[in-house]
Amino acid sequence: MKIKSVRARVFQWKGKTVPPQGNFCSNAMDLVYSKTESMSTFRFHSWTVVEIETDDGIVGIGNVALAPKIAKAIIDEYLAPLVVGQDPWDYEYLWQRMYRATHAWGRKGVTMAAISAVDLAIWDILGKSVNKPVFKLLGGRTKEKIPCYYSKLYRTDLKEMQDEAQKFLDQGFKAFKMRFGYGPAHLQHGVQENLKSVEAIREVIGYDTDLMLECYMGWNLEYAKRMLPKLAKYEPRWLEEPVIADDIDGYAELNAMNIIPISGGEHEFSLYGFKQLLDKKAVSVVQYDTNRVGGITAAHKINALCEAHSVPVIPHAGQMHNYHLTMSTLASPMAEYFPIFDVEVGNELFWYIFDGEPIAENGFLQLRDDVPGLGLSIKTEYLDQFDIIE
Ligand SMILES: O=C(O)C(=O)C[C@@H](O)CO
Ligand SMILES: [Mg+2]
Repeated sequence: MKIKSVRARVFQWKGKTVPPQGNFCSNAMDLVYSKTESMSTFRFHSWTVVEIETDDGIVGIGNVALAPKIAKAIIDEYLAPLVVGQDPWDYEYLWQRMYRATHAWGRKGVTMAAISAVDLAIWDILGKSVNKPVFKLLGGRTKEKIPCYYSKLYRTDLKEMQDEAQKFLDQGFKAFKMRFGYGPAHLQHGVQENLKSVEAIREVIGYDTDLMLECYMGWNLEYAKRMLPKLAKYEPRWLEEPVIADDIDGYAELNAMNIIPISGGEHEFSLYGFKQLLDKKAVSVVQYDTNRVGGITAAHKINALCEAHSVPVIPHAGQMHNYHLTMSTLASPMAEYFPIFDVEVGNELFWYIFDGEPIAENGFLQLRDDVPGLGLSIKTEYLDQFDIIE
């Protein structure tokens, strides 16, 4: 079997979007003086879909959500010529070709995200070619079903947040992630607002459920050090990305305080990036995203690294490319789950692009044994709501 063609298309949403409400979510731009809306770097309303076809007619699908137009250009210009004509079963060889050919200017960020999309499509082909789901190629079913946590609860009106938490508690979720709306720029008022929001959610979900707290890199080390003791009484399972992704020593310092486990990795790339995080004991929970970190070829190795360090892997964002890895390793106890909503941040967009994503039931996800590959196909229902760039 040989790869015949690689097609990368950008799906740009032109349908209805919900503007972010209230303080919504702290993020790295909050600390920079700016006249533009800080949420603009945080929302993304397009996605790159990669289809790789083999000479025997199998089509594998991959995707990448970071900087979609740039990812497409990297795939078209640099990555496609490296894989066309090659055997997809040589996935490690192909991964190394892509990684090393772009190494001088790639390594992290959008280049690794582009490599991830190609690698995902290759693994989809492998599964389809032997009529098995990808998780069966990675070690198989280690769980009857995958526990997942509800991930939304952006910082809006507290009563609205409480209603949202109640609705999904009633649907059987036993773990929730909420977003902080305030950071260092909001001074002591923001500290109080952040605490009030956690209190409001705990009031609804109680203490029999897990609560995770998301900063999305919108704090700094000094602010995070002040917040940790104040948040401890709410018993969060983790505090996520309190500082920017490059401040690995900052993560390590916060994690060493041993007050709340620190999580991160959603903006880290490759096996080497995670080796650094683990060597420095910077995180207590690893949150790679397979469509950023280097695809399944890289994520499978990171799972092994985390297993050896006894650090759980709970990938960013959920979605099929991550669920297959979560299903096939004991290092991964749980998945993230973005619920189906109108398009807001952009996290929801995959529901509009793909068919085949499992829907959570009672706080669990299931992967089917009888669907080969990653299990996704392109949805036709919303195609007219996208501008598609070839
Ligand atoms: O789900 C997460 O962990 C994210 O960081 C998603 C992002 O959109 C912030 O909510
Ligand atoms: Mg996050």
